[in-house]
Amino acid sequence: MGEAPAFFVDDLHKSAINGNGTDLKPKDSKTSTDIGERTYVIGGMGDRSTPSICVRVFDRSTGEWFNPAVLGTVPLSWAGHSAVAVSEDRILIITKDSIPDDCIWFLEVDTQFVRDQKQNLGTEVVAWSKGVVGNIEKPIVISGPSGVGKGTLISKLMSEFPSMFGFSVSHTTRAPREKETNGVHYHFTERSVMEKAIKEGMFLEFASVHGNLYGTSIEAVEVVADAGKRCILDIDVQGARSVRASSLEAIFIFICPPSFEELKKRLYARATETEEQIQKRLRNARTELEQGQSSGLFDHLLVNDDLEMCYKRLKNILDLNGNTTTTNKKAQKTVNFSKHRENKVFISCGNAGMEEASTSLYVLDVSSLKGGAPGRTRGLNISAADHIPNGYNGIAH
Ligand SMILES: Nc1nc2c(ncn2[C@@H]2O[C@H](COP(=O)(O)OP(=O)(O)O)[C@@H](O)[C@H]2O)c(=O)[nH]1
Ligand SMILES: Nc1ncnc2c1ncn2[C@@H]1O[C@H](COP(=O)(O)OP(=O)(O)O)[C@@H](O)[C@H]1O
Repeated sequence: MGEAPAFFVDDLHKSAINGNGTDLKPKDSKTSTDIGERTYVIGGMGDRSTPSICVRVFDRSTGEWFNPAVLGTVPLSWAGHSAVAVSEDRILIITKDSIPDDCIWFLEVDTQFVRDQKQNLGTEVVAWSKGVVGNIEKPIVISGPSGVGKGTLISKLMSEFPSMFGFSVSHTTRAPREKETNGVHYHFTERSVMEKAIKEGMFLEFASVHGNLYGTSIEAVEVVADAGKRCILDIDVQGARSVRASSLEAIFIFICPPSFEELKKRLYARATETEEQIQKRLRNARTELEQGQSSGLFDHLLVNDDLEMCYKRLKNILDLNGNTTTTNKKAQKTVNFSKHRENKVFISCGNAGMEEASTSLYVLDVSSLKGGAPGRTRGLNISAADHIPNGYNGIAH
């Protein structure tokens, strides 16, 4: 403890393009990047056949090293990397020898998610997030009391538009119902397993609902997005609040029953719960209805009286009847040019393994980044560049 990082100067050579970045041969295996008073040392561990990446931090104000909790999806294949700070809160990492789809990563060191997790876990935290080119359509969060018809509406949407929507399969500790399939309706999970996964930062949100634990894993949402589909989340009001506070931009829809009596009737008619469980769900429904209707959390409230009418209104909200659009596609075109310029990172890519070694130059625009840990960082914009203007960030790959 307290020892200065000895390998800074000798072992690391600075990026050829700009003093801020560091570039290493795979065997050197470590980079160091300064942000504020802290130096983030990112490097390899494990044996040669299964190298993995780890993070240590040197705090120059205290002269101490620490090992932060590392959350998020860690880069899988790792054979060296380059690193550059792109803002006060994140470091861009380009892994070497990876396929193009898997080479851009961010280590978040002071984003909102990292700050929240620091508080939750009571420890120092950093979080990985994979960079993905392009954006996704905003996921749709659907909440409402038990028995209101969320599942019925979602099933209708998924069967009418199978290639457009994908369901975020939650984890839950509750027992499966007769017609439910593991991995399709829920991932039915032991409480201890789920609690461990939550601690490891695998969940976007989780909540205790009707006495059981429910949660949306990061992967549940990302596999849908990776398949090019728009994600639908069926989660309770607490979960909706957590998603609102997260980096995931979504549309929030609350479904109300036409009356409390009708809700009760539907729950009894569904006949999937015991009398005691129905009573508990009805008690909780009163609070959920109050919160859902008054919190300002939801963008849309829909009363599910006549099913077909409600379904039609849901499709209107989602622009599936050719009406108002609520997707995020339109906003992306507004770019502030000067900010745009400041947020360019030049990447020099060498193809040493080819017959004739060559270097290509790319420019990565980080001004339009969206999302981030605990999910993916989206909106990367990469294009070929022919020269590097003075004063830009650079990174060699
Ligand atoms: N926060 C959160 N709530 C969830 C999740 N999955 C399901 N829920 C909610 O948990 C509650 C109970 O769900 P379930 O046991 O399937 O019963 P149902 O609502 O009567 O069909 C509902 O309000 C769901 O919206 C999740 O991943 N996170
Ligand atoms: N508009 C509606 N009118 C009458 N019954 C409905 C309506 N919507 C759903 N239902 C029925 O109510 C019950 C609860 O619906 P479900 O989709 O399981 O609710 P949730 O997923 O919100 O718990 C089901 O038996 C379903 O067929």
